[in-house]
Amino acid sequence: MANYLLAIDQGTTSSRAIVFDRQGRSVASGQQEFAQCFPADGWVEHQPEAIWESVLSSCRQALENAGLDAAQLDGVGITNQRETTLLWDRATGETLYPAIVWQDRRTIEHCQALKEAGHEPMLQSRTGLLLDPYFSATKLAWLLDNIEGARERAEKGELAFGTVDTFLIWRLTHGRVHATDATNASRTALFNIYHQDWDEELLALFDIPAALLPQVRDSSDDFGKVDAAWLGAELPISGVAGDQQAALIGQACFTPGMGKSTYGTGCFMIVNTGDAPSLSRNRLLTTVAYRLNGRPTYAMEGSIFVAGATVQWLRDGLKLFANAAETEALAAETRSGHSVYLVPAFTGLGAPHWDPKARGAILGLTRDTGIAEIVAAGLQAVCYQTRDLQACMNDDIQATPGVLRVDGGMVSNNWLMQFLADMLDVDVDRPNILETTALGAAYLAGLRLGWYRDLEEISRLWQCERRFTPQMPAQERDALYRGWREAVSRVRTTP
Ligand SMILES: Nc1ncnc2c1ncn2[C@@H]1O[C@H](COP(=O)(O)OP(=O)(O)O)[C@@H](O)[C@H]1O
Ligand SMILES: O=P(O)(O)OC[C@H](O)CO
Repeated sequence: MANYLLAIDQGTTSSRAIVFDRQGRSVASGQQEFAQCFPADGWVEHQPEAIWESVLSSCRQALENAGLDAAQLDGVGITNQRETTLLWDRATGETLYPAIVWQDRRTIEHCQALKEAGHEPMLQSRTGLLLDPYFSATKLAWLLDNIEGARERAEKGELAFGTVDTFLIWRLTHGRVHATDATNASRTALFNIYHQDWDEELLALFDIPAALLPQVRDSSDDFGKVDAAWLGAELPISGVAGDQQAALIGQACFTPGMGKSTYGTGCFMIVNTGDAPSLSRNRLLTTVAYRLNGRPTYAMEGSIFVAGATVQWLRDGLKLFANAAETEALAAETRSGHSVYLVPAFTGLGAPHWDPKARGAILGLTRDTGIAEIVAAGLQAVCYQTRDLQACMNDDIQATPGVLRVDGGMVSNNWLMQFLADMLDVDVDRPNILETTALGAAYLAGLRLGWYRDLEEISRLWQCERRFTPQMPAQERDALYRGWREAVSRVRTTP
């Protein structure tokens, strides 16, 4: 038995591949960015071939940097940007259209019409989700309605649908396996999270032929073998999960009430809720955290569409600084108690507002507002939004984490982490390994391959690098947060 696994992390802006050892240490990695396409207002697409090539080249890079041949690996785990929707020809493997990305808003009207027809409660009670363009169902319906002949060919069984995991599995196995895992399926709005199967009524609601759908497997399972043509040796694909669920696993949040928040381009807070799904009264999402040995574990999720993307906008749009890391020193320069709020509703507001038409704003400007205050407001917005989610989770499950585990590119910012601890009034733990998403995929593959006996063994590998403890007086915290809520109410288009 070898001592290494390859984890593929196919993200929204880049693909990464990391070689992990049995202790969950990253041995070497490869990464490749690819183009984002914005063909119309609110549309976001990826070229499927760009996704595929970036995955292959990052895997090859990782192996080369590790000085390993594929034959020296035990297997592969896959984690991926979720909801992003692809459609391809089963005979040729050619895609019929670019991937419609999770951020794409082209199906707002479709969602609105279904909402007005009263379908949201039924959808929520089966999928744990809401009627929003975010999820795959209306994206797939759009493809079937807008590509000539697609619906007819889909009905004849000639086409295959997949989220990015399924597309990669199909390609890596040369079309031998058409499968997804329960976490990815749970983001399509077509999957019944109680029955753990595709839901016929939902398929009828969105007019999706069942012949398109992949088989749903456990997150730690047999997903076929990577063909030797790709990496030089045949390798089993043994673990698959959507990237936010994979991060929950990489952060070893295995007991109810444990949670993590990932601060990358967007922010995703997920709390483990155990083996029974609880539905949110506050428009949060219920989702499959992982499914092992046929048994699903559920989670509650708050999704914020814009987190690090604000930092990118401040850097590239407003040109306030050259490097994201500079935001830490800039924010530290602000006078305390400044009252600038930046509401980053660039593409609408996600949880808990789900207001796709809201747009961003900077409020509370005074004559002495400078770059530092605007930058700080951009960082603080991420913390205020996390507090919005925390408040909803407290109400929904009375089990929000007493300690929040964090990861993602933004968490290297100490000022931000301190403000987060202050705003949430909980300890914020930053782990040693920040590549928790890829690590989660490696753990899932490792479980299947017998590297780990159980989740308990994996939890023992988690290590804290630094804990941020709340220091802000309660009165200051509450006053700041009141200001945020007021700012949000100014940009909302729905009550
Ligand atoms: N020191 C920092 N302070 C604040 N934001 C940062 C810092 N470093 C990186 N970022 C932001 O983090 C994001 C990158 O995080 P990453 O987890 O790589 O994102 P993704 O996986 O979504 O592409 C970018 O939006 C970047 O602007
Ligand atoms: O690729 P990321 O890290 O931006 O994650 C995207 C999420 O999976 C969308 O639901």
